[in-house]
Amino acid sequence: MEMEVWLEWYGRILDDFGFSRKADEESASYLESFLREHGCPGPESLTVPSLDFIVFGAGPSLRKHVKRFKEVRGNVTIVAADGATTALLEEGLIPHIIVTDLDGRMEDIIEANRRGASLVVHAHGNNLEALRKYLPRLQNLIGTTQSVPYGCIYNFGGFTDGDRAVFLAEALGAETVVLAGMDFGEVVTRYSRPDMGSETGRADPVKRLKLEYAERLIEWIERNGRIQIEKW
Ligand SMILES: Nc1ncnc2c1ncn2[C@@H]1O[C@H](COP(=O)(O)OP(=O)(O)OP(=O)(O)O)[C@@H](O)[C@H]1O
Ligand SMILES: Nc1nc2c(c(=O)[nH]1)N=C(CO)CN2
Ligand SMILES: [Mg+2]
Repeated sequence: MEMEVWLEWYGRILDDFGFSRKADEESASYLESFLREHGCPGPESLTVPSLDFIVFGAGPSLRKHVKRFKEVRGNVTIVAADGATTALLEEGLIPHIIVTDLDGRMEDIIEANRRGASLVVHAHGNNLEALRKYLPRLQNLIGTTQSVPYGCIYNFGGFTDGDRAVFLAEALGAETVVLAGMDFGEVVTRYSRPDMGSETGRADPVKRLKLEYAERLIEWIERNGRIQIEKW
């Protein structure tokens, strides 16, 4: 997605959610400085074994789709959106790439990272504390911002971890992208809300709006992007 087009979406997101651009940029600056001190890694450092991708989101169909994937497999680049990492680990799979703003089940994300998954860590106004806490425990990562990219942080387009994973796939040259566990709608799972206590629950109004944006951004890339999207 061209930066001017993304920045129009971003302006609407700031208005709709009441997020602070300044806070987003402070967080991005923290991540940028960290990465600058650690070799300024770019997208070429990510593991991409195939131009056929699968993106796992944390919706209610996630477990079923992880099991379905295990039956077909093949040579595919596996991308987990944040909390979806846990469901892959539960089935003995390590994603090649995890797209995260560091609010999934962090012990699982750290474990997958230790076992070879590369991370695409997103900075925004509500995760500066998580960046401070977890960056020292992570390796093999690149950084993203939802504001204007510069220096060692990138912006491939997209908002939530799931739709950003699809924009990342396009930027990495993907030809096909399967969407798994990407239900959107009004139901969240324990993968998305690690502290929820039950398997599923109703999304709160903010989460519902995030999922609406995620769905609309994926519709946008289906219409305007190069990748072929298959929805499971
Ligand atoms: N029903 C759903 N519930 C949760 N996530 C979903 C759902 N459908 C699709 N997804 C995708 O799965 C991704 C991973 O979920 P997760 O809740 O861990 O992400 P998130 O972007 O950090 O959201 P939040 O900001 O609410 O924590 C989401 O970003 C979203 O794009
Ligand atoms: N400022 C801010 N930005 C975000 C947030 C969030 O909660 N606050 N959540 C996101 C993932 O869904 C993506 N971007
Ligand atoms: Mg997240």
